[in-house]
Amino acid sequence: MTLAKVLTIAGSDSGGGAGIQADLKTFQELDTYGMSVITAITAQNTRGVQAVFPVQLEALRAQLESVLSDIGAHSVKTGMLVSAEHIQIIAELLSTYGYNNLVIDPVLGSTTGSELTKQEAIHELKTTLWPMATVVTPNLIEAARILETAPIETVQEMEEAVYQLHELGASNILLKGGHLPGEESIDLLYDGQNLTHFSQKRINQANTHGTGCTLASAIAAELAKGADIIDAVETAKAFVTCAIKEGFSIGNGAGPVNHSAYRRRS
Ligand SMILES: Nc1ncnc2c1ncn2[C@@H]1O[C@H](COP(=O)(O)OP(=O)(O)O)[C@@H](O)[C@H]1O
Ligand SMILES: Cc1ncc(COP(=O)(O)OP(=O)(O)O)c(N)n1
Repeated sequence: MTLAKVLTIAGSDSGGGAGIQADLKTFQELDTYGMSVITAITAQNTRGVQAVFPVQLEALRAQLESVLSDIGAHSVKTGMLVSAEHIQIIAELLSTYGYNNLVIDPVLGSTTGSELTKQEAIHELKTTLWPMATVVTPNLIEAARILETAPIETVQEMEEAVYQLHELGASNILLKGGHLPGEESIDLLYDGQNLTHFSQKRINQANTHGTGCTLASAIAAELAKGADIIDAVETAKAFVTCAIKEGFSIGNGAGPVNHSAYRRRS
């Protein structure tokens, strides 16, 4: 038996709820073979991010070369990218070795407010990596920062934002509405022609650490298995919805989503 290969390029979350750890759990749950290139080590728990240690550029390059020169990937997913220099190396090596599907979760900070990708790296992200993407999955805070606009506070403003984000060159934008108050959690997918609404009744859950990483990784896994973008997002939404429903409390702050919930769905 052979498995579709999926690579995450992201930061390590010592608490296990987000970053590399969430990505690999998601890949495994969706029957794909997960690989990881680590951009930074974070000391992190349910209360927040206590420290960030970016990996040296040489270490990033070596990891990428090892994986891409030998194993390759059906999908690549990126998360925390740290700096403009890290982004340049990732773009260079993906271009050199080639890639199939690229899912960019433009992680700029944690929900607890820590910076995970430097402000000055946003320009590099937008100009170098973004146009290479099959899909980019910003949340509302990331979208406003990338577009340098006021906070996005309505579904109509989400629609305007998704059109503008698409102009940066990715094939698809999935704008996530998890941070918009309301009965429904609404995400918008735009492919340059069609706008698709993914609406899910909001789950009353405090333990949602890792939702964004999990959603993007599930999309990458489904694309790697050959799904089209709409089907990949549909499955990823089902996966993250199950995971949020079974989010659980560990430690003293916001706990993680449960990556094994989808396999137990009825
Ligand atoms: N309380 C919730 N109930 C249902 N879906 C949610 C909830 N919170 C987030 N989501 C979904 O989880 C995914 C991640 O969204 P979001 O929280 O906006 O991103 P991030 O984790 O990057 O901040 C989206 O598909 C969003 O609709
Ligand atoms: C190492 C690392 N990467 C990404 C995140 C952000 O996780 P995400 O799932 O986007 O969102 P929150 O859990 O912060 O809501 C992180 N915290 N650490």
